[in-house]
Amino acid sequence: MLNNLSFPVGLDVEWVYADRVSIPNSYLKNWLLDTGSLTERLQSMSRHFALQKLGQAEQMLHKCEREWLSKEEVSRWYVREVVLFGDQQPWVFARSVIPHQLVEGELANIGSQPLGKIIFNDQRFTRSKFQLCKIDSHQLTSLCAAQQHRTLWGRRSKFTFNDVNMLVAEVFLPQAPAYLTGNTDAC
Ligand SMILES: C=C(O[C@@H]1C=C(C(=O)O)C=C[C@H]1O)C(=O)O
Repeated sequence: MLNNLSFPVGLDVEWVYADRVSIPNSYLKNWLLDTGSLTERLQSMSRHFALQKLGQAEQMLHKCEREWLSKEEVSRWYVREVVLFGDQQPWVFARSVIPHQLVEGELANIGSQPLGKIIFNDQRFTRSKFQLCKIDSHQLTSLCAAQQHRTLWGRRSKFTFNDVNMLVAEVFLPQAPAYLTGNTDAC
């Protein structure tokens, strides 16, 4: 687990639709555009999977989040941030923006269970196309050690449930298996 992390960590970055991004290798592309549960894929690649919830509370949204949710009739938004671990290594930082209707409804009491456990087992949740981000690990200093300096890739999508939308953003941290093949810095 990671200690001394303040909530929210935040992820105020630039997002671009995946079909407008040059991804350096097919292995990373497969991870970024995988439409299945990321939790399940990480569980299949580790002997021990863990989720550390950094926090979940009503928060102000980033501009990059408000812009994608602009037409929503939602009065209160919750931000949920977690880190997903495989065999004690931090692999993914996830930040989700969830309307109060879902926090008080389908996602009530989710706690430290993975969101995917509910989302991918209820066909009423539909997923949008992916947007991608490419950031420097220095933008997530609380999650990345200085010696792990590298380009990090992330993805986000919009899940819709009965006309209510939520955003799920995931950044692959330096030790994530998504970087095991190909040099993502050469781009
Ligand atoms: C959406 C999924 O849920 C995962 C778990 C999350 C959470 O519990 O906050 C957030 C994003 C995902 O990494 C998934 O498994 O694909």
